Amino acid sequence: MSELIKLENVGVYFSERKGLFGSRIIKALDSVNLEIRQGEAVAIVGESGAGKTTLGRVILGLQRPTTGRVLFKGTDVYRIKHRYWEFRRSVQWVPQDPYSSLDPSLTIKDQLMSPIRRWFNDAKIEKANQLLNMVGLTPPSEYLNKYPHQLSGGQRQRVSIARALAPDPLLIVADEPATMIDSTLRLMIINVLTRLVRQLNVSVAFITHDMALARLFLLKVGSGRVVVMYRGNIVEDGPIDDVIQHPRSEYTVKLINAAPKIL
Ligand SMILES: Nc1ncnc2c1ncn2[C@@H]1O[C@H](COP(=O)(O)OP(=O)(O)OP(=O)(O)O)[C@@H](O)[C@H]1O
Repeated sequence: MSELIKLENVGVYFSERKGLFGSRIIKALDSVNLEIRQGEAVAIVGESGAGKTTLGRVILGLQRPTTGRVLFKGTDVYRIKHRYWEFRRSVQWVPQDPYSSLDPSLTIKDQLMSPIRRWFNDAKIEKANQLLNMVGLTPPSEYLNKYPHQLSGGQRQRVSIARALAPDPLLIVADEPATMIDSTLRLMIINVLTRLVRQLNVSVAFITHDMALARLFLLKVGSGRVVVMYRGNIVEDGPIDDVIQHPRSEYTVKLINAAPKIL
C-alpha cells in the first residue's frame, strides 16, 4: 500500500482570551505523526475535545498546522500549488450532521450532479445512479427527485457519503458519521464505509468517540488500524486487537472499559 497522507510533527494551536489582558494557548494537536496509506481503514478514537475533528480538518487541508508538515503523496500540501486541486479532490469529508453538507433546496439528483459536473467533463446521470447504488439507496430512481427533508437521517447520511464519493476521491474522512442516527441505522453506515474500502480501495478515516464502533468497522474491513487520541496527542496506533489486548496508555483502558458490550 502506498502512502497517501502523512502528518509530520503536526501541532495546531489556538489562542483563547482569558480575562481582560491575558490569553492562553490551547494545543488542539500537540505533535502528531500519522500515516494513511491507499486503501487503508483507520479508526480515530478519543473523547470529546481530544482533537479528532482538528486532526480530520488538517488531513482535509481545511486547517493549516501551526507546526509541522502535511504531505500528500510525499509532497507538502502547502508548497505544491500545481497539485493543490488534485489534493483537494482526492480527500473528501463526510460530516457528522448531513444537514450541514446537503443543500435543503436541492433534490438528491442536484446534490450529486453538482460535484459530478464540477469534476467531470462528461457528467452523466448514470454516475449519480452508481453513487446511490454504492451507498445502498436503491433503486436510485426512488431517491433522485426527493429533497433532503423527505429522507430519514440514515438515508441523508448515505447521500452525504455518495456526495463525498462523487469526485472519485482516494480518501474519505468521516467525522462521527453515525452519531446523529439511531443504533439500527448505525450498522448500515458502517457497512457502507466498509464497502468503500473493500470494493473501491478508498482509504477511510473513521472518526468516533466509540471504541466498540471503531472495532466493528475494522473487523468488517478485515484490516486497518485504530488511532487513539488524548489531549491533542496520539497515544496508540496499531491493529485494533493488539491495542485492546495490550493498551499502552491508561486512557485507552478507560475507553475500552467504557465500551464493554461489543469488546
Ligand atoms: N477554532 C478553535 N478555536 C479555539 N479552540 C478550538 C478551535 N477548534 C478546536 N478548539 C479546541 O481544541 C480542542 C480539540 O477540539 P476538537 O474539536 O478537535 O476535538 P474533538 O475530539 O473533535 O471533540 P468533539 O468530539 O467534541 O468534536 C478543544 O479543546 C477545542 O475546544
